[in-house]
Amino acid sequence: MKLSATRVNLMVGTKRLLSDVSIDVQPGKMIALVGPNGAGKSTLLKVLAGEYTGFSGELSLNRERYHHWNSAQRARILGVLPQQSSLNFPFSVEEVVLMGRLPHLTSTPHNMAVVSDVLERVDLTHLANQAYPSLSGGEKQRVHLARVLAQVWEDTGLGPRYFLLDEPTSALDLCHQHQVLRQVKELTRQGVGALAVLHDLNLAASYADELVFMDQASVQAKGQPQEVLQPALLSRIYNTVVDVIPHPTQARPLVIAS
Ligand SMILES: Nc1ncnc2c1ncn2[C@@H]1O[C@H](COP(=O)(O)OP(=O)(O)OP(=O)(O)O)[C@@H](O)[C@H]1O
Repeated sequence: MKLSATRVNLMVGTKRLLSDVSIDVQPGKMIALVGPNGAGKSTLLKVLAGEYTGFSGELSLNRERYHHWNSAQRARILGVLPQQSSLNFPFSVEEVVLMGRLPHLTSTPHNMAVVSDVLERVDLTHLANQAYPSLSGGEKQRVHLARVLAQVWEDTGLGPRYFLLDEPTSALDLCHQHQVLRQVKELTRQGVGALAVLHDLNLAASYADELVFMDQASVQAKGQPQEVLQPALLSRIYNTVVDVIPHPTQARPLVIAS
């Protein structure tokens, strides 16, 4: 069981967006998808989310061809947080998160209990009744993450569940970056598979089981953080001098760019 893309190639017009890209998102594992701006990370995430047609290669979800699943079934096992979510209507925080429950035919009391649970996990309980448009940028980002958590909160009998998160921590302060990734990690311990696009390599090294490096539309390296976070690779990919030293207190590398 896994969510996987195999040898995916995607052209838009004359531009190659993905070149022979393969990735496996395994239940119980967290992958950080990293690499410079324009590398193709969001494009790969959109392919895995079913947003693109017209690519070559294979997509599969829990041992079935991806298109075996209808969109209602897929929505119960695959939660997607895009890089940007626009919403201007004055729904309350609670109502926005409740939208994550739409694919489920479960009772209102159960759905409200899930909403309450996820709001607590992203530290938004105190804002549950506030109008979404009046929130700060980081609060809005946490609302959308809570909505996606609510969407794939429980096992629905369709096999392992997956998260695809595009830069889930980009607007978050230091404390909430860690809080949010701890929640994602906690769900992977319960068997969910997660793929998160991250720019902060140290956050990625702290939480991810595997790093997948993309550059110029293709996968350049993949493996455990200590395997792939090598100064030569990073300096080449990011075109800047990068050092990697042992972290002073944790068993992981520390990346320092200059
Ligand atoms: N629909 C499209 N038509 C043409 N070019 C596109 C299209 N979508 C993406 N691109 C281009 O493909 C490249 C990869 O874009 P993508 O959004 O996947 O990058 P990314 O790795 O997520 O970057 P970032 O870290 O900046 O978010 C970029 O150069 C982008 O301009």
